[in-house]
Amino acid sequence: MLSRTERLKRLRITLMQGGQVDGNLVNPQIAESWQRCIESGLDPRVTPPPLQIGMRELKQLRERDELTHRFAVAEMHSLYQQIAGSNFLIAFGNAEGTVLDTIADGDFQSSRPGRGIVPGAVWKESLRGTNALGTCAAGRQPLIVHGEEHFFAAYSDVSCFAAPILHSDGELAGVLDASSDCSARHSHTLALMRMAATHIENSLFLAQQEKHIVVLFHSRWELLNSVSGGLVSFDASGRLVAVNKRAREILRGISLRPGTEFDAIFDTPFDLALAEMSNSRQPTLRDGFGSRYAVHWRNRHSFEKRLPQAGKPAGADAAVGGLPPSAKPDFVANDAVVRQQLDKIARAVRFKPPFLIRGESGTGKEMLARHIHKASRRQGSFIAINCGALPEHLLEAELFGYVGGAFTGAQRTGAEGLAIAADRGTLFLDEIGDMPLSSQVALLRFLDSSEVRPVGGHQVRKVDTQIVAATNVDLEEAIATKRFREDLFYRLGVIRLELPALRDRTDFGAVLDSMLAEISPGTQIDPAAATLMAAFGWRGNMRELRSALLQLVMAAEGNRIVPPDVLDLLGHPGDGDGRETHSLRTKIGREVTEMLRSNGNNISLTARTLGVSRNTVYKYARNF
Ligand SMILES: Nc1ncnc2c1ncn2[C@@H]1O[C@H](COP(=O)(O)OP(=O)(O)OP(=O)(O)O)[C@@H](O)[C@H]1O
Repeated sequence: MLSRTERLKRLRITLMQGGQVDGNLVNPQIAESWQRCIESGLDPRVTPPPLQIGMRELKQLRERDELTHRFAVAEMHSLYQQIAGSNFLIAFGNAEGTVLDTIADGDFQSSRPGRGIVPGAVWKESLRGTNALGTCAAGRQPLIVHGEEHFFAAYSDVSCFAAPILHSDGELAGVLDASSDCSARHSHTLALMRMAATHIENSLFLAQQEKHIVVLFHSRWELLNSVSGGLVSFDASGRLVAVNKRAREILRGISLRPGTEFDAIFDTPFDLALAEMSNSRQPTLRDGFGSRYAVHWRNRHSFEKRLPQAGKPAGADAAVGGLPPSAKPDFVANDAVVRQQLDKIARAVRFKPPFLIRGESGTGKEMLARHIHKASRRQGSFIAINCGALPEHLLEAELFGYVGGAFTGAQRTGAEGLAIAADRGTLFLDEIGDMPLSSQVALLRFLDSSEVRPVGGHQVRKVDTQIVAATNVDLEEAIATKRFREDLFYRLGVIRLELPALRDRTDFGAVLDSMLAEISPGTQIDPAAATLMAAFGWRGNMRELRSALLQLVMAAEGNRIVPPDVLDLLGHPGDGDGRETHSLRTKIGREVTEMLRSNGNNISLTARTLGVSRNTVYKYARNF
């Protein structure tokens, strides 16, 4: 077995005789470099004379790379402290392999090879053959060039260690090199160079991203400020601007294209993360795969204006208003429970899990399903199907399509199902709790395979569909009574969302205002009338409220809904329709007695003002 020196000697002789580089004789990085040298027309028998640029040109090059040069010099001084006494010369070279600065320790600087590594010396690989500085600049990889590995035998008495300094976009900013006598064998020197180069890269990143919000993250608190921390920067609207090398390694598998939204990388909407950062002493973030990181945020000034302003109530509006545009709902969502559901959607949607929405009839389940479709930014359509409205064979035909003549009454040509229409879009399975059992089996098969097989057919087609199901049925009870398959429940309910009943929502006033503005933009509602309405039971939820408002708008005189209109429509206590709640009775009672008091206990006047009968006023006057 040949020693390394003998292998290199043999290879050099082959090259001198015009032969080819044998990659088996030498480390691949060196073999590639020697090959490039041959292709550049270098002759291993003719060592080129040293190349040196003038002072003026050197000054210009330093000015051109001013930022990198500044950070490199600072790092070289810190490296010098670490390797003092070990006879090394540290050089910073630009992307073209020209030395811009050096710092030396011991005798090496005054030795013959040391004298060749000075500011202005050109070590470009295509001119000076394989050398750490020039070859690192050519290949953008850290490398060691020991003695005879230099293309020209004249440099066989030097060993050099070089690491590239890269901008966040992968462009080469410069090279850090340590050279010494070839007898020096320092196993840690390359690691030291790489760390120093990463320090420079991070300093460059922070300087170049000073107008952006920078997130520094690491899985361990104590290493947050070390070179192994990841750096990502975002613009003020939460779109990705730049990523450092380490962040790319840590977040491997997550798309990091410029413009990617914050919440497509981390599992929290941008504004919520900013709010947490300002409220928490040790903020953390999870990435899309669930890994948690300690986080440090830089450049506060860029985003302070985005945080909820003082005086504005914390919560609802602030959080929803701060969601990225795609995650903002088109409906009122100031209630804390509704907001939680929106946050869940914002966090989960990019993973395409099936969503199961539960809530009483009319609570806005379909609206929420449409919101999921919008937040998913899918290109295809939103397709809704009512799973409780059709007998099983028609439901399956509707969902998966059918081939011609599959059943009586089927079109001769067959038809494509809604699952195909929802390809690349969203399939909304409404009233899933009422789906016939046999169709549940077919649905389960579809969910497991994403394959659509038309009724009566054999050919399957794969689709990419976001599934959202909704129901007002108590599914646990349906499972217990064998009306709903338990496996389907778990398959559909990967992300479970609950919509509160309207009577339990804390944002009734906002819902009322927005609905009224939509139905009749010019109509106002008296605050006392709105208070009366808020106390109503609303068994039919949003749908019932909408229909009540429509009737109130039509009944209102002078474009203003007043308490009597509400009392008339929603019924008087004791009328026996049993719709109003206890709290409604209390509120109406309070309204009537207050009016009575302000009218000097004049029952007729109060009855006239409120538009109710004298009897009603008597009843309230007695009870309150
Ligand atoms: N937050 C909201 N603000 C205003 N209107 C709303 C809101 N949520 C729902 N609505 C309206 O209420 C009505 C019922 O909504 P939707 O059909 O989404 O409810 P649902 O829960 O799916 O009903 P069902 O259970 O009967 O299928 C629709 O007219 C919708 O526009």
